[in-house]
Amino acid sequence: MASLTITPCRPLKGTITVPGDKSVTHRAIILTALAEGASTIRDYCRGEDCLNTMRAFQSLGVRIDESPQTLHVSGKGMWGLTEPFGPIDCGNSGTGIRLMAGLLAGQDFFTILTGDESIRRRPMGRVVKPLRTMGATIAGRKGGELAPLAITGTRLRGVSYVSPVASAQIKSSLLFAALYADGLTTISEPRLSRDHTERMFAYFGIPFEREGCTVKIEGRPSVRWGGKPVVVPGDLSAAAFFLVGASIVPESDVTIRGVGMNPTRTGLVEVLHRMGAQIEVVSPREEAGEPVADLRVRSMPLRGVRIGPDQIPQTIDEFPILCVAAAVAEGETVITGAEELRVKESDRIATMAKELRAMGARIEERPDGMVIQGLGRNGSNGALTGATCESHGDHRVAMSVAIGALTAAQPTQIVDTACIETSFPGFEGKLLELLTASGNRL
Ligand SMILES: O=C(O)C1=C[C@@H](OP(=O)(O)O)[C@@H](O)[C@H](O)C1
Ligand SMILES: C=C(OP(=O)(O)O)C(=O)O
Repeated sequence: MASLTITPCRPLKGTITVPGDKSVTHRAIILTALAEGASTIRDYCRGEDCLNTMRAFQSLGVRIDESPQTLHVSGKGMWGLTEPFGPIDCGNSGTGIRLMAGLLAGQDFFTILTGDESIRRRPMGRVVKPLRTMGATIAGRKGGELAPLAITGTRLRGVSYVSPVASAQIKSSLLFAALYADGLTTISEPRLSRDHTERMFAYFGIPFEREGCTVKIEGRPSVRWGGKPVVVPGDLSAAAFFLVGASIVPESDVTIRGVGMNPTRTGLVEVLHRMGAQIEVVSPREEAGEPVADLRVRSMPLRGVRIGPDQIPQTIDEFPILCVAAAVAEGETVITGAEELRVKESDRIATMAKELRAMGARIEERPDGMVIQGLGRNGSNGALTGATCESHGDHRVAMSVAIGALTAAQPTQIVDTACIETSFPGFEGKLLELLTASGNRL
């Protein structure tokens, strides 16, 4: 089993890029596959989640040629997908399976969507139920609550759906179904979740309306969209590990080039600023409808903060690494309204509390978040204690523990780290690059 050993070392120095944004890559593959003609997707995420979505579309009859930097997609148009020969394996990807469930519900063929052990434990009812109100025929374990999902494509009808959860996966699943439905679909959510689907619809010229947390889309649009070049911004959720790492390891100075700064994703930068971090946003620009900037981060002692329900959606994937920042900060951090963390690749409240406690952190679990009593050792040697930790098969837990381990006085071994490939192939190499720039080793 793959493992990673982190030998306490410091500081982090240098300039790096991070993999392309995972959320944007999923959507780029879907929309270029449905476009009429050829597209390129440059700087895409080569994490396993996105490669599984790429393979899914290949099995749906779309030609996609890959090179390390660019995907060349020969789009087949909105009605050009064909029935796959076997089940589609979405691997570890909640985004992949939920977005594809919506898209495939309105096709005129049958598909089975499945994934790894973690994906088969995650809730699918949140998309299956509203899709059924649109007329979708979806069967699954526990009445459709759990994958595998068997989808018999049918003609859908538009609905008005008020989601109880702020979730871009629910919203996007319904948006893809709505494209194939008769009439108007209206989707409302309690808070604005990431809006990459809407931005990419706009980029490809697919009409929809948005007002606050409500999106409206008329199905079966008469417009046909052609292929386009898409440039994927660097993933802020991957940059997050180095933003926190460089903040908490003394004398660090790191620049990360070309990071996506979509305001529905930048909660971590705002929270770190409130904690006292020194992060400069340099050269803001836009690529394929997404804001992008370079981020320079220098170490700074952090203090605890309160993070409430309003900040959860735009920070959702960054809680594991935020727990690390809070664990070494001065004072208390209180996170509330974050119960969604319990249904990610692992129960991230439980797994982060367990692993960071093993490293000496003081964390109290709550049903919807946690209270972290910072060790107040940010900026000094040996904040956390080296330990043997587990990833729980969760890429973000594995990388967060690795960053926390940089502040420990002893080496830390993280067991079962193959999952890092899910979103961040080359993570270890990037970390090493920043450490060797200052004469350190892993
Ligand atoms: O739509 C997306 O690309 C994503 C949405 C989020 O999930 P939810 O929509 O379930 O919150 C996030 O956690 C996930 O990593 C990616
Ligand atoms: C939750 C995540 O992804 P997904 O839901 O797509 O598996 C993540 O990457 O942190």
